[in-house]
Amino acid sequence: MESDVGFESSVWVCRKRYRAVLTGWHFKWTELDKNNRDKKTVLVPVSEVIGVEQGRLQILPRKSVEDTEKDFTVFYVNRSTSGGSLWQLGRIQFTCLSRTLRDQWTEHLRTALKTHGPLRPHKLLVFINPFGGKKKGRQIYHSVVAPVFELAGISSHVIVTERAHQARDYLLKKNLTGFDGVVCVGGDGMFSELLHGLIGRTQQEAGLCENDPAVTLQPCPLHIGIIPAGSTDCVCYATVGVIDPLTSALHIVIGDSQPLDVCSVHHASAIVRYSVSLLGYGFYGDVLAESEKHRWMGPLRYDISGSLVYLRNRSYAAKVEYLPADPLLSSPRDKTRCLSGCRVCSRSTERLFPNHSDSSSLSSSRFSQTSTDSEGEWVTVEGRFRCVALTCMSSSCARSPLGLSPSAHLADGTGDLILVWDTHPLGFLKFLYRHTSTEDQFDLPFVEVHRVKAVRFSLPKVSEEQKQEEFSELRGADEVESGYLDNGSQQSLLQRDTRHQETDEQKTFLCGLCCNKTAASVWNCDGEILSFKEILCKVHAQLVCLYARGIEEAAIRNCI
Ligand SMILES: CCCCCCCCCCCCC/C=C/[C@@H](O)[C@H](COP(=O)(O)O)NC(=O)CCCCCCCCCCCCCCC
Ligand SMILES: Nc1ncnc2c1ncn2[C@@H]1O[C@H](COP(=O)(O)OP(=O)(O)O)[C@@H](O)[C@H]1O
Ligand SMILES: [Ca+2]
Repeated sequence: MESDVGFESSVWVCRKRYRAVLTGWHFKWTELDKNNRDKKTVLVPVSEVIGVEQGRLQILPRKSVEDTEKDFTVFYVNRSTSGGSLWQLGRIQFTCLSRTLRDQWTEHLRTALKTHGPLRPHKLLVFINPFGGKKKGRQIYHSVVAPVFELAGISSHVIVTERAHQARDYLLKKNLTGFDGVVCVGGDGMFSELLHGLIGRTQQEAGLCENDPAVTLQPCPLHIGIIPAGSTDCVCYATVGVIDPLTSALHIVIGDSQPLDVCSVHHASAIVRYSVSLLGYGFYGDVLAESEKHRWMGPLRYDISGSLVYLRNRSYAAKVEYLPADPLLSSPRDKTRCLSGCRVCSRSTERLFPNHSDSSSLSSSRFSQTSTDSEGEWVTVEGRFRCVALTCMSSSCARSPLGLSPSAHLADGTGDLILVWDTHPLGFLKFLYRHTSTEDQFDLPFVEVHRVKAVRFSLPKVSEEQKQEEFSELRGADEVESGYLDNGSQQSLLQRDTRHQETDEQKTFLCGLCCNKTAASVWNCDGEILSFKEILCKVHAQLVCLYARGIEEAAIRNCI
């Protein structure tokens, strides 16, 4: 029956009678008892309906089709009964009284999907890294993701990468007309390729210079989807709340939208890289450098390398300057969490982009960031650190379910700077261990955390006498490690070359490899080693947008 508000009729599911109702925003079906009284109702927002097909259809784990006359099948997002952020593909098969009624139902539902899913992608560019994580990228895509995309009517152009940086280069150079978004099947490294390709392409087209940290960069018009198939999968975990290819595919299909802050990393007036999850020096840099030697181990390489590096018990001298964010807006120790619909992020959107009406979408309209923020005062700290880390978001992952900075925000235009001063080995172990539980890793006397807009990092100057003294010590010692020496130069990100830079900095670094007092570490930038130590980092608010919605606090059940 058609009504002012929608469409409804009696339908049958497994010979039981139901009343199905489609209103403006919801599709619901209620089981009726013999006396026509309502029993259980299942309510699904139209925005979470994945597809509607005539007949009886199943797509997962295998496709089967039965072309019956009076039936139609509806697929929808079904939140897992075990709670959390895990989504499943719900499926319900209805039988109508007539074929005409069945046709009306499919037509009405499909029209509703078009009306309530303006951000649903129609055409996607998909990059699969066949070597990421446990090397299951291809299989995950074809068995889980492709059937869901097909059901939702999404056409996808799939590229299985043959080399590192292929996806980045494609996005920088090739024609992207017609694509609504780009998807990677892989880990954080693969996501980083899309990030660099899309940011670079967008700035090129806008005529903006990426090298200048003061430039307000243009947000990317294409959304990024991540199908997790890597080792850490931190960006996926922190924006979706779970590492599950089907959940991520469903977020992509319904066109969810989650803006993300991005940090640009500069050295000597040139852009070096962008980072979203972990820009870490000291422990995190050493773990990455060590883990590169054990790539064959897969995801386990980080745990083995973490233990080895922990046992080396190193600390590093550094000077860190930071530009604090407004402490009245939020704090990294306020015990809040950035969840779906986060108020801190929404308020930041209103403050940073006052002319923008729809905070959920970057792609629907290009808008510019206001730079009314006064710069504020830089703060300087200097000393020896176990590690220095900057993250634009919580960076939660399976290893650390609340993340590096549990109260960090995905889209507030700030990052959290974590300074772990030199301490005894057990103290540092306590700090690391607290990442695995709900205990506060910042509640330790040798740990500081600051919410910041920018960070400058430099190595304290080492005097000639000090170097000489340490080289003399070296001749007697046998402590040289060569693992860090093959870092390529990253003068310009877009024209990457692999020459070594012969600078004072490198001499200090070479000296640092040998001697404990002046030892230098390396920067881990989202899983990539940087060739430079002295860097300037600036957080750019909401530079990219993911097909995600942030972590849902509690599972919102469909049943009422
Ligand atoms: C004692 C247990 C200690 C657990 C410490 C957990 C700290 C976890 C912080 C995780 C932050 C993750 C940020 C994400 C970074 C990724 O972008 C990036 C690239 O990922 P991809 O390879 O998937 O592309 N991943 C990484 O750089 C990996 C970082 C690994 C962090 C350190 C892990 C340490 C684990 C073990 C320490 C053991 C000490 C034991 C002493 C006896
Ligand atoms: N075909 C390929 N061969 C080799 N390396 C690749 C290929 N495709 C992508 N890469 C690179 O592999 C790195 C790791 O990939 P990623 O998918 O993040 O897996 P993991 O999480 O296991 O590190 C990325 O930095 C990416 O540039
Ligand atoms: Ca942030």
